[in-house]
Amino acid sequence: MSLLVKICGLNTAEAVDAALDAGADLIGLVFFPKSPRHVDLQAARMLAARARERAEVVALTVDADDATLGDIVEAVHPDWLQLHGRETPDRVAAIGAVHGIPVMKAVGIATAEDVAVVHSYMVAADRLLLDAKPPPGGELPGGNGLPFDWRLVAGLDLEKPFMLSGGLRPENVAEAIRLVGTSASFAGVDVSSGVESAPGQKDPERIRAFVAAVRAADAARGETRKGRVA
Ligand SMILES: O=C(O)c1ccccc1NCC(=O)[C@H](O)[C@H](O)COP(=O)(O)O
Repeated sequence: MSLLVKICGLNTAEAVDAALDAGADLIGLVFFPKSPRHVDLQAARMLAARARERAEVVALTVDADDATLGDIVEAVHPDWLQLHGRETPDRVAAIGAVHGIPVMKAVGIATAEDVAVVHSYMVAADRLLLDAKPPPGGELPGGNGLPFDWRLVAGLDLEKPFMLSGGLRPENVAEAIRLVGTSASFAGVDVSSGVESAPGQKDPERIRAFVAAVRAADAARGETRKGRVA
């Protein structure tokens, strides 16, 4: 299975088109008013319609209540809900049950203890997003352009698929993929700041370069996997 590429924080039609044309598998829409990538329901509906049939649409929220999630689901019809706050495993399970949409839970990783936390979401979440933790006092729970030590999740094999995120860029994503490795549950990579020219402004050239770098690194990873089987 090829690694998936998610381009997150798309807020214009041009940015969505750039991600789709580059071959992104998922696009992320951020519903968090403090973010430079925040989209309102009207803009999100338009952007999601543009992506439909070409990529999966991920609606990202932070500790949203059911009414807010319901409004997003009704207006945008996302394929995924990404939960990027302090949602507990019970809350993640309840959101999945109430809204009937697969849920991707983001978990911030800075230490081996954080990797242990990931296991507590294995029943409730459909997919995990392993991201860097925000800087102390930071306003945004994600989208900070900061990597974590990828060696903490090298070779990680989970019962649910996981995506890698945090500070990825066209220049470093191949190294991240090489380090995290060939585990079957490593499903893809996610990027936001690393394909921007300024906070909230996606750069089509960097989006293309990112997707191309992932595809090349994934092909090399496929060769490594074959070599291990042979
Ligand atoms: O991107 C945001 O502004 C954002 C705001 C609030 C919560 C999460 C947010 N982004 C989460 C993402 O999915 C990012 O793609 C992920 O954290 C990686 O970001 P980056 O390190 O900037 O590539």
